[in-house]
This record gives sequence, structure tokens and C-alpha cells, in this order.
Amino acid sequence: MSTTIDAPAPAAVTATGVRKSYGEKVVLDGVDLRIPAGSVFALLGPNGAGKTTAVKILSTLVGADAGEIRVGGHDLAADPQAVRAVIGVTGQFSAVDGLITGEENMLLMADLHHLPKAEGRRVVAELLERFDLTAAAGRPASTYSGGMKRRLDIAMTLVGGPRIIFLDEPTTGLDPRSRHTMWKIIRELVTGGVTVFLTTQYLEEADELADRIAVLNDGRIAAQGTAEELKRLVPGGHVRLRFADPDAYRAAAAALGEATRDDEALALQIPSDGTQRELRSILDWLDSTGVEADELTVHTPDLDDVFFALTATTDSTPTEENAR
Ligand SMILES: Nc1ncnc2c1ncn2[C@@H]1O[C@H](COP(=O)(O)OP(=O)(O)OP(=O)(O)O)[C@@H](O)[C@H]1O
Repeated sequence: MSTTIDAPAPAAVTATGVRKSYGEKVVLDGVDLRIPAGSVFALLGPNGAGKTTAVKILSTLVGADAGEIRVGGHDLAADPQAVRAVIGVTGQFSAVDGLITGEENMLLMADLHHLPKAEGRRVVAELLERFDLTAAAGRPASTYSGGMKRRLDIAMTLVGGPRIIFLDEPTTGLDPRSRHTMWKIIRELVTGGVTVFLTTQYLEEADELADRIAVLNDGRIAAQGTAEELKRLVPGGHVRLRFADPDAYRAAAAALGEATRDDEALALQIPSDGTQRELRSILDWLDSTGVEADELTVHTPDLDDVFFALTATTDSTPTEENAR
């Protein structure tokens, strides 16, 4: 084993101890990330958590104050040009020029990547087709819908054949159909071997797409893992019993002393992991105590629960945070 040369890591992106401040404001306070090649990684966080800043740093647009970053096997600080050659970025700010046609936007990208004319035309035609933009290719991009512009933006990013793509909030503002189209596009990219780093405020989107998710809060990664791993971090699974009759509710609440009461909704919550075995034992228990609910629902923790649990301290304890 060599002690001087790093073994080629099977990671598309690694970041260690990344810090960034704007003046007094600490935006990233020691961020560590590792993203395996060919996977989808979602960075989740509330507004202002530092997601866009992280994308800008990892894509060489903004310098970090400290930390080590490798993207596509290249040291970002030592060789930003090499990093730029293997990545594509689409942000909340679109690169699309509305005054020229979709095809012209694409050909411009081909020129920027110094593709020979014929090769550029071939790649552009192929991408327009793939992103269902061939029919609209001759129209000024300003006439495109939000979803079409977003597709054009990604198609433009792909002209250079990037191996790693950063998508900053790729579906914000899109209607459900366009959002699903975007998800399909992202899945296809990954099938083609591309690594996708996306930021999102939609927990559903991270759950749907990402192999791994990191929750950014107060400039730090509050938790990182698969959606299932993150869901296991928080309690919150329960069976909820709702009653129409206040007397039945009160009787049940008395019989089920350990249940959490919601007097307004006439509902009781019993902690449960949602497994068949536990449900059966709860139902047996209800039968034996003579409780008959009008409605029974099973609630398993979702990413919302995780998100709220991990980002809950943001507003509540600023003085304590500052004091440390
Ligand atoms: N160029 C800058 N100068 C000063 N402060 C900045 C700059 N860029 C970002 N910030 C601050 O850094 C913090 C994080 O911003 P960032 O845009 O990275 O957050 P975000 O998680 O992407 O938020 P959102 O979900 O709202 O897009 C914010 O408080 C923002 O005001």
C-alpha cells in the first residue's frame, strides 16, 4: 500500500471541514460530505441554511474559507479548471437567454465547449430530442413555459458531457406534471452514470430521488443517510384513534392511560412502529378494553418529521447557540 498517493476514491464529491462566512455571518460551519459516483445526493435545509452557498463552493463559483474538497477526483483548490471540466451546474438563476431560440442557446453552449460544428449540431439535436424540445427548438426561449425552460437549462448543461451535475432547486415553481418529468430526467441521468447533487426544499423530492440525503441546519450537517436511515432517527410512529362521540373519547382516554390525548380532535395517539405484529396487539388491546374508535390511522415517521426534528432549534435558541 502506498503512503504517498491517494487511492482513487469511489466518490464523485468529498468535502471535509468546509467553512464559509460572509462578514460576521457564518454560513457553513464545518461541512463534511461524501457522494458516491453514480448516485443522487440531496442537500435539504430550510431557507438560508446555506444550500446554494454549498453548491457554489463545490462548483467553483465561490471560494471556501477552509476545508478540503475533491470533485471528480480533482482537488478543487489546486485545480478548479479540471473540476469545471467534469461538472455541470444549473441554478435558480437560469443560463437560458430568452431572446434567442432554444436551439441557438444550445449551439452557443456547444461553441463554449469548443465542440466542432458538426459534432455540436449532432449533440444539440440529440439533446433537444431527448428533452422533448425539438418542436419548440426554433422558438425564442422567452416563449417557453417554466418546465420547458428548466428542461432547456439542463439540456444546455449536458452539452459539455458532465459526469457530475449540480441542480440547485431543480423543481421549485414547477407544476406537478413538470416536476415528475424533471424527476424522470434526473433518474435517466443517473442511469447513464452521472452523479447528481441536488438541493431541494421538498422532502418528497429527496425521498423520491435521493440515494443519500443530508440535512443542513445552521451551517452544519445535522444528519446524513438514506431516507430510511433518517426516518429511523426520529420517533413519531403512532396509531391514531378518532372518536365522533365525546363520551366514547373520554372513556377510551381513561382506559388507554398511556395514549397522548388530543381533546380538540377527540383523538388518541398510541406510539407504534406500524408493524403488523404491533397493530395486531393494539387491536387486541382495544377489543379487550372495549374501546371502539370511529377511525383508526397508522402514521409512520416521514421526512417531514425528520426535517422538523432536526431543524427545530433554528429560531428557538439563538442565544444558547451564540454563547458556545
Ligand atoms: N454573497 C453573499 N453575501 C452576504 N451574505 C450572503 C451571500 N450569499 C449568501 N449569503 C447569506 O448566507 C446565508 C445562506 O444563503 P444560501 O443562499 O446559501 O441559503 P439557502 O439554503 O440556499 O437558502 P434558500 O433555500 O433560501 O435558497 C443566508 O443568510 C444569506 O443571506
